[in-house]
Amino acid sequence: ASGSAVAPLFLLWLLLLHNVPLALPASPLARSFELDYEEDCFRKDGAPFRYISGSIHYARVPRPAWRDRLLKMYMSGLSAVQVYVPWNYHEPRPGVYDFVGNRDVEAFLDLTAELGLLVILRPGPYICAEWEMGGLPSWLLWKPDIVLRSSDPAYLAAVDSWLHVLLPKIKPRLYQHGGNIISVQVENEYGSYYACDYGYLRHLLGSFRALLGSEVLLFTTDGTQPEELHCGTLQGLYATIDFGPGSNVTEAFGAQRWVEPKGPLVNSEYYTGWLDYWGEAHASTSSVRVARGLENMLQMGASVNMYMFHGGTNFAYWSGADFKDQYKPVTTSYDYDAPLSEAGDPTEKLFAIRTVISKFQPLPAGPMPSPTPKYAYGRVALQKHADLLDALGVLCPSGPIQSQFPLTFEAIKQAHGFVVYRTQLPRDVPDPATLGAPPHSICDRGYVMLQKYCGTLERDGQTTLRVMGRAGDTLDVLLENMGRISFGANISDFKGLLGNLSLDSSPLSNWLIYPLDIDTAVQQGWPHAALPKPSRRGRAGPAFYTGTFETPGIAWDTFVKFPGWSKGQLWINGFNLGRYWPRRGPQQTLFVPGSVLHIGRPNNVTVLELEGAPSTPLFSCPPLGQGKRGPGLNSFCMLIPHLSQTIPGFMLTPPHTSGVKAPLYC
Ligand SMILES: CCCCNC(=S)N1C[C@H](O)[C@@H](O)[C@@H](O)[C@H]1CO
Repeated sequence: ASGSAVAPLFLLWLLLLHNVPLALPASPLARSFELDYEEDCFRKDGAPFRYISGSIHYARVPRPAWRDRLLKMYMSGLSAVQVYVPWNYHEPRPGVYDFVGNRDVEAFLDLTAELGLLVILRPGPYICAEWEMGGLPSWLLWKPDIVLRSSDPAYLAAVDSWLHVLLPKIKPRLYQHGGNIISVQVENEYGSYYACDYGYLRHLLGSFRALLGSEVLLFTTDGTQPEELHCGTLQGLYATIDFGPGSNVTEAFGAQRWVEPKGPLVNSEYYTGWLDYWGEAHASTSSVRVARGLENMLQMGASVNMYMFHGGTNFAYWSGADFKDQYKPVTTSYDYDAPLSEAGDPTEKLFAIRTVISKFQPLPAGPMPSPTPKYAYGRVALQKHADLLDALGVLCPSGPIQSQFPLTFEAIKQAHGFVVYRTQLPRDVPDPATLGAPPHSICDRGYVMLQKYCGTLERDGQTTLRVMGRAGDTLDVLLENMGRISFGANISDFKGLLGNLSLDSSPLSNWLIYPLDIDTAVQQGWPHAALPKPSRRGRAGPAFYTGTFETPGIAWDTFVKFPGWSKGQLWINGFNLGRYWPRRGPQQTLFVPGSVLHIGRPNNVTVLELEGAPSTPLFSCPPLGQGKRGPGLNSFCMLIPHLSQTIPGFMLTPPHTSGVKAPLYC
């Protein structure tokens, strides 16, 4: 029987005769991931399956660090990762798409597959995640009356256009097609949104089925309140829930059973920590509580995704906001008190979770990768380069827009960052007069200059200033967008001067409006490549500072501290590291991934300080502790040391200029 077709069959017969298990790889044709309503479980290739998953957002981690973070998640014992796709990260203008570099979602997904992780994908189109506008592109608001997250035809047209670009990238990576994506979420906590529009959910279900096929498991996620499950669930989408360690697990899953009497128990977002807002204490959740709740759920046989397992950073302008009685912008750090710190370092919370997981399934062999090395590059001296108002030619090359009254960011098609609104005083103001804005019309912060920096108008905060001047004096307001609301009914969060500024109740008119493109200028080498402009405004008010530093042959991660600085934006080598606001806190440092640093050539530091650079260092982080996170205002200083050594990062030191008193009025 040698050399004939009989031999393989003979061999197979022999193996089966001796009960040798045949672990034949399931061909893409036979691969399946489905719900079992009899046994109340998932089935993967026909076998009962429960996932233990963690959330990571590729948009919050530089691509060079993706492998490090995913490997640490795999070594923690996770079988899957949960991934949002932020629509606005990939479609910056209608019909303009960006999937390269840090935005290469396919490369990220392929890396998860390479590392043996399954994926639970959440492509939205709305995601929340405390991400700018919950992931929706702000250009949707170019149609001011659009009804987001609804059957509004204008909204659905943009959604379908986006899904027709994204989902074909996903389909070949579905588990049933040989990939590692086991399930796909439709929308996000739709039951928490006022619209409660089943037609919208049905439209999305139809689009997802048309573009992904009939096999993929589609699901929804909602809170456990009846009204949330009432409006967020739909026949044809498996309903899952989200809750944190403070909830009663039995009661919470009882809520899921209200909608899904049969099928697997699933907590799609088990909160390992929480987000931070500027001006509020750093949120933290005890490892013991997180581990205990996880163990309870795993003992019930539930599938669990931990939100977040690695939070990362809201680089550039990507942080979102919340609205609870007032506007609450989210910090640049999305550390989330997560098992992997913002810098990607394993914490004691990770090891506590890993211990729980080991009770239910074997951990991968081998050690947990160590924290990434960090380096203190020392103090960086900065020189004032120019007042922002003296750089409008570079920052707004197309020139200003003329308008009788102020226009919103959306009306002039500015998505993020900053816009200057300029007018002239219509009359002499020999005695202090009130410059004021209608309630909620400053979106979000207005830095007022009248010859010099007068002060800051703030959304849901200070909306008046006392000013003096002469007719014809130039009045400038630099408007900063601090991030669009990402959750709830107020996500149509228009930015800019939404109402008229008035002088003693007389509206100011005849405005020049300058949309600023600072990032393009900085990425093209400004201001380092330009000669400094002598300042006429001292050290208060919006101005650019520059400095350089060398790395000692390595480019390790670090953190930047801002001793005495107020609020602003930081770029290194053209990479926008995000907003700093040590004066408000709780975050006191900015994470700097080593991948943005140069070796063997100067690293260019560019700072836009909005309110006032220090004349001398007014602040320095307390001595860094070892391995613990400290609650309270300075906790972000304490985030650094999940390491054995104390690595404080480098300091930004100001030029030494004479101090000036802030004026009582301009
Ligand atoms: C202040 C957040 C209110 C709503 N968001 C909630 S509950 N969450 C659920 C939401 O699905 C997720 O994207 C995150 O936004 C998470 C909070 O981190």
